[in-house]
Amino acid sequence: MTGPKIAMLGLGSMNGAILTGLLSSGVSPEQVVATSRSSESAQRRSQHYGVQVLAEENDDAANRTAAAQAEIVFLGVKPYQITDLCAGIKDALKPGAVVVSVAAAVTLEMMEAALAEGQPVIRTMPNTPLSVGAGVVGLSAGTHTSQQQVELVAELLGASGSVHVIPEEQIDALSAIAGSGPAYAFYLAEQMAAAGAELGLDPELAAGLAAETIYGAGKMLLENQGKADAAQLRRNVTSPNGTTEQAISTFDAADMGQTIRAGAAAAAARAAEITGQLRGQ
Ligand SMILES: NC(=O)c1ccc[n+]([C@@H]2O[C@H](COP(=O)([O-])OP(=O)(O)OC[C@H]3O[C@@H](n4cnc5c(N)ncnc54)[C@H](O)[C@@H]3O)[C@@H](O)[C@H]2O)c1
Ligand code: PRO
Repeated sequence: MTGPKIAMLGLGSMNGAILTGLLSSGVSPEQVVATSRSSESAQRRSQHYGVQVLAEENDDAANRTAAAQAEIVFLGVKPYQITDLCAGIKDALKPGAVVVSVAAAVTLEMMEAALAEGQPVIRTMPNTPLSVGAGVVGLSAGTHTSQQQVELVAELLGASGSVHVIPEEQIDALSAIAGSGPAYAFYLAEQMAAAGAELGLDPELAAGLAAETIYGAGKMLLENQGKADAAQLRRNVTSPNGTTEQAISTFDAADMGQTIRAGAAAAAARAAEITGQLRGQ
């Protein structure tokens, strides 16, 4: 085993996507110990990822046992479970281990208060495309986290996507665009596939066309950065008096742009609301 030992507490969708990215970027399975709630899911995930997965159902101390071994501890449970998990592993953690939360809405202050004084903490907002090497991560460091620890975590996650170190006040906004954003793109893909099927295409072909088109458009957006923005690339597809113009006019008439902005604003507002609830407000 080379590299730091990594614990992944709560191996669900998000920690699973991070783990897939880590393993494909060269982290060895021996470096990782994970936990899950049920023994059935622990067994299934252990087989899937090829890492050790301890089940909390079998052993109350599973999270503590995993955390005690690690230099980096990812917390991948639901927001309302994070501070209880912090309190549960508090005495087991190595003093220099860095605790990395992936949870929406849970602040650095909340985690620091639930952990031992001086424990390094990082709050992230990742997205699931980390699993295919094309993720986005927002990252904010806590009071006791060294620059070296920020760089270590950023380097690990950066092997499967882009990492943006931002002030914590901006995490909800980043979450509304990049954390939730894959769901917006999948929603668009669902509607494009349904439209293709309604227009007479085989549904499987229509779904494939939607996926390939969104992938191609995303690749063009990235490869044209600094040269042509999204609006320009859209105009390049939209011939005057042509077919695309009819589609875009229909979207504009329904104020789809405003709907998308309102959706993202609602996601950010919900994060702030959960933070308030967790503070007991
Ligand atoms: N899914 C996403 O796209 C996404 C993106 C960014 C952030 N997040 C954040 O990730 C966190 C997890 O979300 P998710 O979508 O992966 O949910 P999930 O339900 O898929 O994963 C949570 C996992 O934690 C396990 N778990 C629950 N209690 C446990 C315990 N006490 N000990 C060990 N494991 C336990 C569950 O069995 C489950 O596998 C949330 O806080 C969410 O805000 C999710
Ligand atoms: N998924 C989590 C949620 O929906 C956080 C961002 C993406 O709450």
